[in-house]
Amino acid sequence: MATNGVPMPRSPLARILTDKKGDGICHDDSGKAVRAQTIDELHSLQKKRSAPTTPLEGAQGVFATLSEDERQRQQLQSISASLASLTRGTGPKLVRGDPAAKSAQAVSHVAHHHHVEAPTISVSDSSLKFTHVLYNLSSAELYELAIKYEKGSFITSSGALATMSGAKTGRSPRDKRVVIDETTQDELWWGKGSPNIEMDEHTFMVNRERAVDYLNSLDKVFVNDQFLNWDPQNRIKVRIVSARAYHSLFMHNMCIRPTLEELENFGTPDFTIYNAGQFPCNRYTHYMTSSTSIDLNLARREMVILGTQYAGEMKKGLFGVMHYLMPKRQILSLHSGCNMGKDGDVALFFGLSGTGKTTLSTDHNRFLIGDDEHCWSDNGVSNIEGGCYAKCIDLSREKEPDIWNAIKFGTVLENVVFDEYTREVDYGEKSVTENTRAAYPIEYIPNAKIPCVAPHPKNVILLACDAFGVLPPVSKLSLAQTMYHFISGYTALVAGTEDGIKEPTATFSACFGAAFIMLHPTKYAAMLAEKMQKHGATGWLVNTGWSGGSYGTGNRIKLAYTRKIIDAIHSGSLLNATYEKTEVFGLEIPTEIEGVPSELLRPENTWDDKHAYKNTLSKLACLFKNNFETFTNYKIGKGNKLTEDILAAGPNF
Ligand SMILES: Nc1ncnc2c1ncn2[C@@H]1O[C@H](COP(=O)(O)OP(=O)(O)O)[C@@H](O)[C@H]1O
Ligand SMILES: C=C(OP(=O)(O)O)C(=O)O
Ligand SMILES: [Ca+2]
Ligand SMILES: [Mn+2]
Repeated sequence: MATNGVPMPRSPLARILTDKKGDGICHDDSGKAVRAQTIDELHSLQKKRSAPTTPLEGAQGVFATLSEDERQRQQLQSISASLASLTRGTGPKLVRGDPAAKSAQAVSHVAHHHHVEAPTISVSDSSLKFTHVLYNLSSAELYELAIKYEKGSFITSSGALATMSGAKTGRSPRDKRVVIDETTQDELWWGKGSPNIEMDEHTFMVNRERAVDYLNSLDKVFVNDQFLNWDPQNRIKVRIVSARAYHSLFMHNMCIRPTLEELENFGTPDFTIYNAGQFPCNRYTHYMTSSTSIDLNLARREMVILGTQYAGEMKKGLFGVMHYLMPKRQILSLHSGCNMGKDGDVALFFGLSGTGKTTLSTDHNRFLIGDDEHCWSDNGVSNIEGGCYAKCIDLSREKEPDIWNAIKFGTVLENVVFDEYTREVDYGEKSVTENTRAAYPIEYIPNAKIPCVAPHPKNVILLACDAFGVLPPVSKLSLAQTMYHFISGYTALVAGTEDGIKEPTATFSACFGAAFIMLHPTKYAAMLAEKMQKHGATGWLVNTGWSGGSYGTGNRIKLAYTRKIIDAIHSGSLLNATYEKTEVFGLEIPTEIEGVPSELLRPENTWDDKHAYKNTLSKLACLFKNNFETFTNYKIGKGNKLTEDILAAGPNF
């Protein structure tokens, strides 16, 4: 109430006791005050310092021998050597971390102390700038950098990182070059049918310099130090230098992730990739026929990528290297998936792109060893990689739940289309490419077996997606037939991974991976025959393609039926089924399989037009025969017996 316009002083409020030992109404749970002088300092508390960890073995490492400073110095020195311009004789000035990060002072401090001066012959501006190294970052860090710097990076509703690979959405096998020198000239497979198109050492160095200069011109480069091959005795150390968070996360997922301890003792890599994919090669350079070049130099243990950002190029490039290194150690490298039953029975799944290696090796009732690249040594099978690379076109939760569920935080999703608002992916959409892909660490598949090694295979399944619709859904093969079909490496796809192939066509690709093998196909075939014989493995040919007519008339065999067929192979029940022999190809086909309509097992039953069936069958047989012509002069294995048997195991007409 006011008197004479003067406000009355308010009566003082009674004091509330906040003593913890008080009445308990108002107890203090805020704990100790945060120790920070400024907001920046407060925010700096958000991030706890730790080295990269692997999800596979937990975070406990032994930090012993080297101080953190010394370790970082050695790392930068090694990376600087990797990125050295060989014409100027210097490596770049390197610092760690994101150039946009606040801690610029701390960074230049590191740089002054840790940059190793190399003798500079001629000085150019490029030697005056710093390049920031982002070394073995975590998935979360790579997400942040992708979203910050790379157009086309988004988080999808399931938490995956959607990204675009640019103009190239598949591999470019015609742009692959291999350095020919005194050693490789004799060792490698050159000429007709070979994937190895030659280039000389000098041209390689020109492209290498182009890639290294491009990478050094950037503010930041990504460096991944990782492993290939789960067989500890034959593990290869790889370094991937790249310009995009997308590429770094892709390789983080696809190669084996080192533990803290392993990273500390990483040392010098056995092989290095320089991925300057955003930058084209120079078409005036000798041997270059386009602005894309993927160059392999086995003597230098290096690969250079120019003019393509398709990440699969790195994974398959390293696979080529393994196809060279492993056979030298009497180990067979395989373009196959692999899984293992609860009783330890192992199956390999060979096949060209899109035939079902990833889909069928990912089997909810079996342990996944790997989906694409393996080694078969005297100790059994080992996966080369640490991740899977699944096709996503028409992916459905019902048909492929394990792959569907793997597309979550950490997974790279290439070239998919999604809803602008909900960020839900439309897996049916092909407007960017038919070759949409997901790359995820193998442990995202719940029944993956870690470490990814397994005993000797019991079944060797050759997958063909026959768009002609004449191959039976399943046939049991003799050893000679297995070799014949392995060397042929047939499929007929409707749309492909390899750039430019969009029409249904028959493809023959020796060893189901001619694009990756380095030696003559008969070398791998002889090793496979020897191993299958020694370990008593059975060969099977499974058509995951068409039935009831060719592409356009018939339909693709239902995945559910193919799974039933594969189940019968795994269980051993198919080995004891009743068989009949087909005409022309002479394939042994079962008359019955549980859960599969019997008429499906005999292709001619499913065709309305029997005449068309016979014609198509003859046509395919001719294609097989023509393709095999190039191999008739080669001997496989020791005696002549196997070679003769293999030649007789093809179609007869
Ligand atoms: N009967 C079938 N068997 C296997 N895959 C099938 C079948 N029908 C359709 N598909 C589809 O074919 C594709 C096979 O691709 P994928 O497993 O990635 O091949 P690869 O790993 O050999 O390149 C998948 O998209 C899968 O859903
Ligand atoms: C990545 C590839 O593998 P696949 O299609 O066999 O899964 C490829 O061939 O480019
Ligand atoms: Ca492939
Ligand atoms: Mn695959």
